[in-house]
Amino acid sequence: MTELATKYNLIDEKPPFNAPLKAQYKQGFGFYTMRERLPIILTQVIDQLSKDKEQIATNFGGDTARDELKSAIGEISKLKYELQTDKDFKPIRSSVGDETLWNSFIEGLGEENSYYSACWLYAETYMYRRLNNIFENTTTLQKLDYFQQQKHKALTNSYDAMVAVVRSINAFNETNRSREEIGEFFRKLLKLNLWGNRCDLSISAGQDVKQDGDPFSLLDALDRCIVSDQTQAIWDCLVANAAESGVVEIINDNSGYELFTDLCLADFIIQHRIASKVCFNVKAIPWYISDVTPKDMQWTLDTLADNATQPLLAQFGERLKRHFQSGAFELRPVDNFWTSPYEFHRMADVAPSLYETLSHAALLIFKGDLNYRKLLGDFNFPYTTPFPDVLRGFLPTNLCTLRTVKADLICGMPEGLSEKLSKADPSWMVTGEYGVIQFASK
Ligand SMILES: O=P(O)(O)OC[C@H]1O[C@](O)(CO)[C@@H](O)[C@@H]1O
Repeated sequence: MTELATKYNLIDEKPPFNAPLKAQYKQGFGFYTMRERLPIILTQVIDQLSKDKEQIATNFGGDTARDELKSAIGEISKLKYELQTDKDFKPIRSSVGDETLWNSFIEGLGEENSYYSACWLYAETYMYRRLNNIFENTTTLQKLDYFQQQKHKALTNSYDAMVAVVRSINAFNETNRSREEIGEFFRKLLKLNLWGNRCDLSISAGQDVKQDGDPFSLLDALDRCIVSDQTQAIWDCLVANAAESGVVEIINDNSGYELFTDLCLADFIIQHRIASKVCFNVKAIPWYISDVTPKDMQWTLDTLADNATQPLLAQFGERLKRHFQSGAFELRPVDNFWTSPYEFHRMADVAPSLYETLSHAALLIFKGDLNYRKLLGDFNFPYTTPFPDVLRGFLPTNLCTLRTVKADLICGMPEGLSEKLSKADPSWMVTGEYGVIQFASK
């Protein structure tokens, strides 16, 4: 460790406030991620691909696919070595369309262009981009999703909980409801959606995740874990802005149970005319293990709708498909900005047309920890800094975030609370036990 410390300029301290997070700070979660979690994730990809080699060869083009898979596995090992030895970032060599964006970003990093010296967000994001770049440069494996099996299990492992959720939603929908009742149920669904973000495969380094029990019945007990809660403001915003012809844009995070909760929220918004349309923004490539791609969305809808053993899920899946057919739901064309390293406050300059599209919505819902890190730009603001202040001008329209706390940065906390939580559990910011629901109005 001493050799590592001198070689990579490690600093045996917590990441300082008012500076970007970096893996260089040994007492930060960025260091642990770079040192432990990411190498494990890459090793698991190698193991899975080696195990599935024959199946992949059969599905993707026989001998050529087998040979390309073998060299891809070698490339992943090299990537792991580069990560573990803090090598400088290399350019992305691709022709999928985002290489110029990426390479000008890397050039702009100057000296701080390696895994431990760069901002943690840049380094972790770069690793996932390089991983997919390996497959883009093959002739047969460009469409291979090396995280697919884990994502599928994250849905199929949670059927019991999903049935319980659909049962409660259907029971609510059966009776005529007042606006107050609808508002109250909507706020519950927001919280259900927040806790769905606990089921993230990258925090568990790819180990299976699932939701058990009846998630609605757990909500009240979990309220004490929401350390900043602006649920009411989100409802008020929708009532004031969305009903007539308003659009809600969900910036999705994980597949599996979390995506199911996104779809529940979106379905409720349409069923009760809270807004007239819900759009989904997903990732162009396999990302942070469990993030939704267009293929995952389609697979989720089909898997729900074709479920022969759970009629409630099948009916729900059919209903979701009808929302897509009627135009009440829309899957946005994938935008490479979501898999770029850029913080959101740079979106207006770097991806002006995406910014413009988002600005027409009544509300943006940013899901999960990575989106939260991008909202804050992986900058270690003092924890009581108000949420609107950390956005550095990024406010295309009203926006909110539903995030379980899985990284050592946060904002909008009441005075004294972080100190109290740290005393009880010094690692409270990286367990996913706590959550925030935060809102900023245009
Ligand atoms: O799926 P989510 O909620 O974005 O979580 C993934 C994030 O959480 C972490 O696992 C921990 O911060 C990061 O690696 C990543 O930013």
